[in-house]
Amino acid sequence: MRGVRTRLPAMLLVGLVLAAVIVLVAVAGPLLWQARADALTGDIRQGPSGTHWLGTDALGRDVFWRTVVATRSTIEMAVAATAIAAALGTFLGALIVSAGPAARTVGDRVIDLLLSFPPIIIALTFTAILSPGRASVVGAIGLAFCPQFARLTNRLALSVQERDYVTVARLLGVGRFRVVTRHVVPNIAPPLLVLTSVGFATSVVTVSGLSFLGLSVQPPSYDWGSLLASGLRNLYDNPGEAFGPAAAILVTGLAAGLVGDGLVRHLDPRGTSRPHRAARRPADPPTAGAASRAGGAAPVASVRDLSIRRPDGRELVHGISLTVDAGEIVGIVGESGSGKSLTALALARLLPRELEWSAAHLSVNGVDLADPAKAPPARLATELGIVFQDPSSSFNPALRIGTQLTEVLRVHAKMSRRQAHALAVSRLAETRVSSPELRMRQYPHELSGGMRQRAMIAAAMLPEPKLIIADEPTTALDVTVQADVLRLLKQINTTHGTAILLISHDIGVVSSLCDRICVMYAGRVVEELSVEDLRRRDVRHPYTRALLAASPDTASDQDGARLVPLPGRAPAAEDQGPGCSFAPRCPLAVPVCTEIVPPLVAEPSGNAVACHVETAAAEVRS
Ligand SMILES: Nc1ncnc2c1ncn2[C@@H]1O[C@H](COP(=O)(O)OP(=O)(O)OP(=O)(O)O)[C@@H](O)[C@H]1O
Repeated sequence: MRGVRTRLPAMLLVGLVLAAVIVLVAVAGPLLWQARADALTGDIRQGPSGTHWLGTDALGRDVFWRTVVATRSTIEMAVAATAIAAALGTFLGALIVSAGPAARTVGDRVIDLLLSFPPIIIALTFTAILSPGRASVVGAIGLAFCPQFARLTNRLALSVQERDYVTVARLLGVGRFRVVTRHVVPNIAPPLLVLTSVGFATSVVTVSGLSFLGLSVQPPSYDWGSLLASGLRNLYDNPGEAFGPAAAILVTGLAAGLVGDGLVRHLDPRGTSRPHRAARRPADPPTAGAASRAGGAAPVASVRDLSIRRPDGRELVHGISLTVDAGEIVGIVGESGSGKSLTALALARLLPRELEWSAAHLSVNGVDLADPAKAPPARLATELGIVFQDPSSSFNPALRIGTQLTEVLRVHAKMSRRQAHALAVSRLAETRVSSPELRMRQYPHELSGGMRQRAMIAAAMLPEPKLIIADEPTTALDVTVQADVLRLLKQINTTHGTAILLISHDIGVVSSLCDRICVMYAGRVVEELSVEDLRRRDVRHPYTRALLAASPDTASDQDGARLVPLPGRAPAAEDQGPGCSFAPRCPLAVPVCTEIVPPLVAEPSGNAVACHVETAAAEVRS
């Protein structure tokens, strides 16, 4: 059992004791006290006394024992109704999440519509249609409450599915069912548990309400609702007759609430949070079992003519091409929305389902990604590691670090638990995560942000991939930790020969780490150049120049240079005109720039630029 505290919180303890008493009474009541409850004493409508603690009803039957015996009927119906609502609602919610966009929209609207009616109205309508009785009340309440479960499951599953750790699991080729059971369910279980407890409490009230109206159990059977109805008729003769079932309903609802809330606090590993320890200076890494730098001429990643489109046909990425050679660090840099992440996601075959893509060629280490038959997820998982921007969402918060690190080795490398553990510990040590054995037992929230990101890099390194895609790996980190993470990536590249595709909006970051840089703007590569040229500020495209001038790292390289912000913003897909997308912000733009998209022209140096003005100037120079 994960993350369970040994001491139960007082609230949960009280709830459990109350629930246990109610269950015991429900089970034992009809067996032990049915005769007492049904006995006609002859003392009609008596008030509370030593003999009859809650008095007697119109036929002289003891109200206390009737309330006790009625517990089973009420609880049985409430449990059955809650189970139907939870099972059906969760199933429907999951179905809607996994459906296509059109079916999802229809499903969402239907749930919205059902949620706009109070559940009691829906339950009343169904009961009226189905004719009064226990079964119809249970079915009606189950149906009435299932939209609430469907909505919660839908919302929670959607948010969890967008988390980086689910994306990583998909990259690792973890099957759909395993993703749901390991990553989605544990993270949506606590809120569903609360809703189940609230749903049960509400079911008790609704079951009793429908019974009160005479739509549920029929005489001679009885439950708390029917007892309450007869009690209210005799309120002035014996208030105890109404008080008994009313108190029973109240206490049961209270117990359900306490148990649900208490369980959530108790089971949620984040609830065990201790104050974060300050990130300790990482220990020196042990000498890595260094693999020699990979060689060979074939690129590790190759993208040719990649286009990515929205469902409405608008292009987000326009036929870009790039390669990453073995052991090389290539940076993709550009402002937000330039298509960097989509390009990287296409390489990992993790593009959102609604986007369409096409490419003349797309491969990682020879694995043809355009052909799913030739690129099974398990194969891709060992060729490619991925590190996301936000270390807090990269790990599943409900699982220990060790469980998550060893999963890939056990699933893909078929390693034993012990072997996988040993390798994961050594990778954590290599990525300078202090006390790796302890970290393996901890939950993600117990690690500092920088340590989590180093652990994520360790996770990406586990299957010894040929390529790591690092998508803004330092953006969410403190400045002090950023340099540390960049150094770590460089170290991995040097010792393992792992190629790295680094995505960043910060030209200073890419110039400090990369060998080659692709500058992207509005879904196109506008310049490709070596880091030496970038550091010398020997750049061609006005956009690259503008990025350099706007970056504190690169602008200050030049004596006397001042930061020059780049005015305006990159156009959205629907605002792009027929020519160069940068033309409206470009100080060099000439009429042709607004009419024709400039092609990416290779230069003898190996660099390339997509700019009419620069290409014309180069022709004049030569
Ligand atoms: N699922 C999607 N549906 C529609 N448009 C999308 C989707 N994902 C991304 N886009 C759009 O595609 C364009 C490129 O997005 P992308 O995330 O690749 O940019 P980016 O350069 O990585 O920017 P950032 O640094 O902000 O992540 C943006 O305009 C974005 O709004």
